[in-house]
Amino acid sequence: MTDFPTGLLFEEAMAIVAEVAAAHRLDSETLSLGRSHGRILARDVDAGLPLPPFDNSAMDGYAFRHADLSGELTPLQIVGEQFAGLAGDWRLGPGECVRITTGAPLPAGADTIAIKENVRLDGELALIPACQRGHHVRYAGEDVREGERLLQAGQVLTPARVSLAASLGLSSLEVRRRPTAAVFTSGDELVEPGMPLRPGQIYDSNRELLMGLLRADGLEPTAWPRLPDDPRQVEIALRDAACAFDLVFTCGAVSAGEKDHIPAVLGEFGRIHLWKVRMRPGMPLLFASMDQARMLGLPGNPVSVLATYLTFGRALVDGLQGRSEPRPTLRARLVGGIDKTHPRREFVRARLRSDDAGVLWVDPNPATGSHRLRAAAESEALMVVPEGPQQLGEGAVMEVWPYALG
Ligand SMILES: Nc1nc2c(c(=O)[nH]1)N[C@H]1C(S)=C(S)[C@@H](COP(=O)(O)OP(=O)(O)OC[C@H]3O[C@@H](n4cnc5c(N)ncnc54)[C@H](O)[C@@H]3O)O[C@H]1N2
Ligand code: MOO
Repeated sequence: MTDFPTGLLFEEAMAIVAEVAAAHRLDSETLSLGRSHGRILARDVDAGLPLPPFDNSAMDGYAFRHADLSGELTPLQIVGEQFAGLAGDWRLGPGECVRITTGAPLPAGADTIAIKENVRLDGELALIPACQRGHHVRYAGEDVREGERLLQAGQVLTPARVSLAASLGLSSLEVRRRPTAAVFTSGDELVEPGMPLRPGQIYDSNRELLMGLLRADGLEPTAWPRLPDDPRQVEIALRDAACAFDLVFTCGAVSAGEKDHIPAVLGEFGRIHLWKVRMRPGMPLLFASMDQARMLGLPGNPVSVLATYLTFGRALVDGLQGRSEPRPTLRARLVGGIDKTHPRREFVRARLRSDDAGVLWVDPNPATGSHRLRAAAESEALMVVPEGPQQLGEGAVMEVWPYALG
C-alpha cells in the first residue's frame, strides 16, 4: 500500500497519468460519419481524389476563352448552358461562350468566367468585359492533391474535419472507442438535491459537476449510488465498477480522515500509481488501476473536483483515446497582483476579458477556498500560479486553462 509515488510535483504526476493512459489505449471502432463527430481519429486519412475533383466555375455567369477578348467589351456567341452536376461535353470554339452555374465543370477550351451581373446581353451575344485570365475558375486539386495526408490518427474530429472526410467520399471513419465511466460521490453528510436537509448535512453538488464535465468531453458517464462512509460497502461498489468500466471517478474520502476509505480499498484490491500532488486545490488526488479500470480519486471539495478533473481527469480521458492535440491553454496578463506563500502549484478561478488593444487579461477571484463553488461558477478559467512563493504584479503573464468559454 505504501509502494507508490506520493507528494509529486504537478508535472511528474501528469507524466504518470499520460504513461498509464498510453499503456491502456482503447481499441478502435468504425463509425458512420454522423456518429464520429468529436471522436479521436484512429487511422490516418489520405485523399483518394483531388479536391476540387475537376476545374469548375466559382460563379454564375459565362465561361469563355480569354484569348478571345479584345478591348473593353467583347461580344461572344452564347452556344449553350453548363449546369452544376452535369458532365457537359462542350468544346468552345473561337468567339464562343456558354452560360455556366457555380460549381459546374469548366467546358473544354474555356479558361475564364465572367459573372452574370457584369455581362450585358444582345440577343444571342454576351458582351464580356475585360478581365484577367482564369478569373473565377476553381482548379482541380488546388485545395487537396490526390494522395495527400489530410487527417492524422490522434486528431479530434471537428465538424470541418468530418466534412472534409465526406468531401473525399468516405462514409465512415475509424475512431477510438470512448471510455465508459462510472461516477461515485461519497460521504454520509451528503443529501440528494430536492430532499430535506438535516443539521450537519449538505447537498451533493459534485455529482452534477463531474457528470457535466465528463459529458462536455463527450462521454456518457454512469452515476452510481452515493458511497456511504463504510469500508465494506466502498470495497464492494468499487470492485464492482472496476470490472465493468474503463474509468471510475470517485469524489471525496481520499485524504486523512478516519472515514477516508478509498485509498485503503484501492491499495488492497488494485494498484496505486500515485497519491497526493503538490497542487492547490486538489492535493489528495489519487490515481490507481483496479481490474480493467483506471480509477481517479478526486478530493471531495467541489473546486478540487473541478481543478483535478480539468487537469488529470481530462488528461486521462484524452490519453486513453490517444488524443494527440493538446487542450488549448492561453497566456493572459494578470489583473491586480498575486502574493502566494505556499509551495504548491495553484489553480485559481478567474475571469477572462480582452481589451480594445487586443490584450487578454485574467482576473483572479479572491475566493480561493476549495469549497467556494460560487467563484468557479462565476469564472471561466483556471489561472496557474507556479510552484513556490510567487509575488506577481499587474500585467504579469499567466498561463490560463479555459473551462467555460462560450
Ligand atoms: N488532516 C488533513 N485534513 C485534510 C487534508 C489533509 O491532507 N490532512 N486535506 C485537505 C484537502 S486539501 C482536501 S481537498 C480535503 C479532501 O478530502 P477528501 O477527498 O477526503 O474529501 P471529504 O473529506 O470527503 O470531503 C471534503 C469536503 O468536500 C465536501 N464534499 C465531499 N463530497 C461532496 C459532494 N459530493 N458534494 C458537495 N460537497 C462534497 C465534504 O463535505 C467536505 O467538506 O481534505 C482536507 N482535509
Ligand atoms: O487542496 Mo484541497 O484539494 O484544499 O482543496
